[in-house]
Amino acid sequence: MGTYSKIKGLSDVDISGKTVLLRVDFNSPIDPQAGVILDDKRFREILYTIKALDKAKTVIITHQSRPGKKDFTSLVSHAHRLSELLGKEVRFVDDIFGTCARDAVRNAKVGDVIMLENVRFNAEENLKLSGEESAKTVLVKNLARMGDLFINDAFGTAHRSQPTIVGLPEVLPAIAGLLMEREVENLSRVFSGAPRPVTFILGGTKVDDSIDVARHVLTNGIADNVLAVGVVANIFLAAKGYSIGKPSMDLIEQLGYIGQIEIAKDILSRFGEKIVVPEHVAIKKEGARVEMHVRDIPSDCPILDLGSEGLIPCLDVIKRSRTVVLNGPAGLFEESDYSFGTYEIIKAAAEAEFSVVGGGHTAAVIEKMGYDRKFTHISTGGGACIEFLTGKKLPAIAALEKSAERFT
Ligand SMILES: Nc1ncnc2c1ncn2[C@@H]1O[C@H](COP(=O)(O)OP(=O)(O)O)[C@@H](O)[C@H]1O
Ligand SMILES: O=C(OP(=O)(O)O)[C@H](O)COP(=O)(O)O
Repeated sequence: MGTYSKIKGLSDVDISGKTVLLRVDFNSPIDPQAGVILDDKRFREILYTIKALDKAKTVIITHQSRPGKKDFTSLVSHAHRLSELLGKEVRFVDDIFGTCARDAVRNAKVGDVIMLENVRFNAEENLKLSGEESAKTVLVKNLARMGDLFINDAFGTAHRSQPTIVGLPEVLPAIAGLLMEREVENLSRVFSGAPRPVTFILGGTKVDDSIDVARHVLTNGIADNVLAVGVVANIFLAAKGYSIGKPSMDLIEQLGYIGQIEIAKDILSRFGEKIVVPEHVAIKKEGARVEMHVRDIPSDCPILDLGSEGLIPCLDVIKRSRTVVLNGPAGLFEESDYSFGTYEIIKAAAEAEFSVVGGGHTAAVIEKMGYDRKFTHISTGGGACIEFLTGKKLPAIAALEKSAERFT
């Protein structure tokens, strides 16, 4: 696995006849009342791994949402959806490591697929613990007894230092699944080996993460350009001294990102010529889309998209790039009046020789447009993808490396 060669994968082990604990991330948009999964991308992406385990007994460990949230549900519909996609039975067990779960695993035959209940129903899974601490949890000790091998294919959860992610590799031989390998390989290529020039397009609302990515990739020479769109652009416009209007400032305040304006000023002062911030924007005025230069916007109108002239410098930098990393939409695309920038940026980014996408909203728009096959890699990770791109070693990856050393 390139720079992560210390991690083992499916090609390094013989899984025949083994009971495999497979951690995946099936956390998905769901209608909790109707029990309907609204987007099954994370299921589709895991099918290769499950199919590759047909000579093993597969026990799936996964989660949906977190305690306190409306969509923190049982995984009955997740098992159904997986079963439909796999074209074979997936046995759902409404238990994590009690008698029911243990019996189901003990009675499983080679080729069987079992899905355990939402692992976050167990309070320990919601703790942030080190690998050593996790190994001592009742959860990890009991799960480990049920399997011979741990496979982590939960890239979307790779940034969480939680018991099943970092504890199971402490106590069982652990390898990466096929999705984890693909994510790490493609995202690592952004750091080394990506054809230059490299442009990061940072949009959406996760401003603190995006600013962190911008700082990392510019400071370390990973990106040649950063293009700011969405709410990230509004921060840079404010940092440039423009009055972006009260509604856009209020949103920044609500999201807790006022402090990011100063950080953006610092980044601009160091890398100004490498950062593209479109200044021609679309605002909502009396309920309608109106385009203008940011210096002219009325104080009571929100900036909700790129303006058509604002698209020109964006296309200019994207067309010059051989690698594009796209994370976050360029506007309030959910409203058709403000989807223009997001759609046009996606169309242009899809033309790059090497193109990587992160973020659930961005990936969903791309799928809706039917553009998913035009991109080199669409990550299943939101937070995990962003953290990877900030250059941090993800806890799941560190745990797999450690396990590979320990269980040679
Ligand atoms: N200028 C804007 N004003 C308000 N919301 C915006 C703006 N630009 C983008 N957004 C919103 O950003 C949201 C997605 O942001 P984010 O969660 O960061 O994306 P992703 O899931 O792709 O990482 C969308 O709901 C979109 O409407
Ligand atoms: O969907 C996830 O993260 P994401 O929304 O950042 O992609 C993962 O399942 C992690 O979930 P968490 O943010 O509740 O730990």
